[in-house]
Amino acid sequence: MGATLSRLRAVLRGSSGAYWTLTGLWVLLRAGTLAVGLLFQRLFDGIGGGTAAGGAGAEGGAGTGAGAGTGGLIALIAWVAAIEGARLVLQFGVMLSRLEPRLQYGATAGLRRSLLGTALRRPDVTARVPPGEALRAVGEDVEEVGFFLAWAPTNLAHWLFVTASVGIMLTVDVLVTVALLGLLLAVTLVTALVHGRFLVHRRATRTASAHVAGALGEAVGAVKAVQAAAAEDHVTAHIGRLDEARGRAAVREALFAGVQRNVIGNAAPLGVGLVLLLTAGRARDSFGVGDLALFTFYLQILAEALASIGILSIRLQRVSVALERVTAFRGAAADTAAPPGKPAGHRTPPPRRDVPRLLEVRHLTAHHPGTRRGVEDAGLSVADGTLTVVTGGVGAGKTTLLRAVLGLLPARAGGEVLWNGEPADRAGFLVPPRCGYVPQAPRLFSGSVRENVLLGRDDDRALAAALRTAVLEPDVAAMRDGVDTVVGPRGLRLSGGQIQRLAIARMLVRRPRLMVVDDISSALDPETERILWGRLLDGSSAVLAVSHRPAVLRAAAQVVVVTDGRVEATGTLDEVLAASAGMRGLWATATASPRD
Ligand SMILES: Nc1ncnc2c1ncn2[C@@H]1O[C@H](COP(=O)(O)OP(=O)(O)OP(=O)(O)O)[C@@H](O)[C@H]1O
Repeated sequence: MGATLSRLRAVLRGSSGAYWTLTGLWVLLRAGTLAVGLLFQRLFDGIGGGTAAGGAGAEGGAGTGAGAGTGGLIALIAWVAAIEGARLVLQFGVMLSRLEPRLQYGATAGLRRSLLGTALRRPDVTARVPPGEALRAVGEDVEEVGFFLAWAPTNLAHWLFVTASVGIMLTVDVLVTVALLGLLLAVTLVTALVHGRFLVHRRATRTASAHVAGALGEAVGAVKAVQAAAAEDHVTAHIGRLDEARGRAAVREALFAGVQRNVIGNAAPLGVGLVLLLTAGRARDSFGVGDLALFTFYLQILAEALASIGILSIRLQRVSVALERVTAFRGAAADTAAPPGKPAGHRTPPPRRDVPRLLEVRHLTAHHPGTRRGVEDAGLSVADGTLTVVTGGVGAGKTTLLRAVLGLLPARAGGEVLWNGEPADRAGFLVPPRCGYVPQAPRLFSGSVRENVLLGRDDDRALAAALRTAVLEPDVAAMRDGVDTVVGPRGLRLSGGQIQRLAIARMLVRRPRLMVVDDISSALDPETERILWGRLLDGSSAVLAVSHRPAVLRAAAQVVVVTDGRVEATGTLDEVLAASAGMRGLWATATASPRD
């Protein structure tokens, strides 16, 4: 509980003024409700001729209501109208339309920004936290926290209103008040139970909806594969089953939401019935029409306030679980934020200052999460302005090595990645302008070519230069809207080669000192590839590339041969050919290909 409150305080930082203003306004609003109840009591006593002889409120009513005559009654009505008018303006014009949304969406936006910032600064976090959990923390959990922060300010007002209104009602009639409290507490209990079930079903509906959306997304994304496998019926039936499950979950959610609404909504009429039943013989005697008006008016808000208090513990439980997950997500990032440490008892030689190395990797071990597969004790170095090519057989671990070097895979303590001889905090370090990375299957956004290359920058000259170097200029010139052509979801309207060159242009625009490219040859025709390499290798940046193309291997200052997740040989092409039988086999295959 203490941890939850301090986490909530941390989320509120920056908007605590709005929070306490809202709390104060809710208290003011409920004080107005109390006052209107008392005014109603006097008004109706006045209209009824001040017949109530019961509690203190009724006695007061006789003095100012019945005794005041028509002028007094009009004054009372004017007071009620003024208070209710002010309440409407305050509640709808300020609280519900401004303060609550500012609190809720301000907190969710702030929390989401900080979580996304963490994930983007520490991409290795995504490797540690399963994608489902990460999405839940950034989506549902953040929303739960935002909702709670906007809802919580009503609670203090509810408690104060319940205490004060019950106190006033007790002074009118103890028996009726106690009986009403009994009824309302039963309603509160039922509401709490129903609310708990409603939340369970709401979560089930969301999960089921996510499954349907996911399946639809996959089916649309893999239309060709589905057609090729003649699996249309199977996929349709699968989505149909998921849709039915969502339908069932949604019906249960709606049912419990309806029951909850009805239980709270019927509490007040039930209460009025109970009051009438208990005071039937005593009306106009000890329980006057003014008292009935007071009880009736308070009952509605009392039922809502008690129901809200009833669900407080459930809401608190949920928000504390949500905050725990959000904190765990952040914690995973913090755990990996420290630069890679040294293994116990392992002494790393000092960086060699004699040979200027832009990047130096030593004893790097990294596995794919939950597996023993990855790279073991790998080492490599890249000199400024030169080409280093990582090569090896299919599945040898080339991509894994690049990802481990870039810090995109959680590495075991003990490895070292040095940038200009200094330790690099890898995940947040090897990014532009130091380092750019084009993976084997680059991701594009559904915006235009310009947006995908510039990603928020405003530099048309850099855009034109990058498109030229990436050999994308002729393609863009042939597009209907040029650089403003929209590439479609994930670049679906572009060919594989265009996607790769667009990703290269995105990297070039940031002018990194080291360009890391993973097998960009696969989707390019030989001529385009030749021109592209010619431009990339102009000596202005160092390049670390995965490739098995003879032309690229010949151009390399250094070749790193990877076998079974280990660096088997490093050196010039001639040196690795002499040192590694595996490399000789790969070379023979590559040079036998008609393309080379
Ligand atoms: N996300 C992953 N989770 C678990 N294992 C993985 C994952 N990605 C790759 N692997 C495994 O790690 C090993 C190395 O894969 P990697 O993709 O690094 O090889 P590669 O040499 O780049 O292959 P290719 O030539 O096909 O591009 C393989 O056994 C592969 O199955």
